[in-house]
Amino acid sequence: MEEVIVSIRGAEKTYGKQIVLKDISLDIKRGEIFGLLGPSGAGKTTLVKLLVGLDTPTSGETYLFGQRMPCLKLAGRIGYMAQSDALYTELSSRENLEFFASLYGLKGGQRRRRIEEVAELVGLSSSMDKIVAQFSGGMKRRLSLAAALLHEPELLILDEPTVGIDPVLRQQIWSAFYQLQQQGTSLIVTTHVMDEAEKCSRLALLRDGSMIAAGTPEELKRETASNTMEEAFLYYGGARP
Ligand SMILES: Nc1ncnc2c1ncn2[C@@H]1O[C@H](COP(=O)(O)OP(=O)(O)OP(=O)(O)O)[C@@H](O)[C@H]1O
Repeated sequence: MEEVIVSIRGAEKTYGKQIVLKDISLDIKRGEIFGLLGPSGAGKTTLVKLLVGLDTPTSGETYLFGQRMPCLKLAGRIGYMAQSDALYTELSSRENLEFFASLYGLKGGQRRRRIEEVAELVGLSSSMDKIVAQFSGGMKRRLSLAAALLHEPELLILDEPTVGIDPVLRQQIWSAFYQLQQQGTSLIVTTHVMDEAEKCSRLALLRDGSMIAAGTPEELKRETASNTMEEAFLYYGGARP
């Protein structure tokens, strides 16, 4: 049986009077690229923060690797990339990666090897000595991704990893995701782009804090007799993302 590594049970989140997540229940299995698809404000970031342990649900529970979140000791098994880049722009990309590698406790040859490997994976090997302030938005996103990969996490949680990235680079980043998946990494990716949703193993559609549907892209299209994910999303009552 496939191993469930993420389990969300009746999670609700409210900020003041606003209900931001409503009764979300979801299982994610090892080796999946799981997509969270929904328009701006649907609650994707909030859900991701609960999963990473950066926030707690108002009610309900989230479990990672069978442990109830938040759980500090799981941090080393997760790679998290937030929606906005947290990089030192006055430093080079190599210096940034060295800094994050030191936070993860990587040392000496292992640190150097991992920095080279992640730079290669995101296609930044030739820009390692460039100052990040001179990077394009896409390069910064890729450097953030590289930083999240340094400690070889089992689960990568990526909040809008390809926002502001042109289609060619987006392809490159998705190749990196597939490569990671083949190496046994599980991924959770938020997006509001339909063509990315098509690339996920399974996905959940979110709207106004509710999960309106979940399944493989094929299942969601078949159930709604749609040709495209966009049609399927509209069928389930999602606003056009
Ligand atoms: N700390 C907070 N305090 C109050 N309201 C919040 C807070 N964080 C999020 N919200 C609200 O929760 C709702 C969902 O926000 P969230 O960032 O999860 O959406 P999202 O689907 O990730 O959107 P986007 O694609 O624009 O990032 C929004 O209405 C937002 O204003």
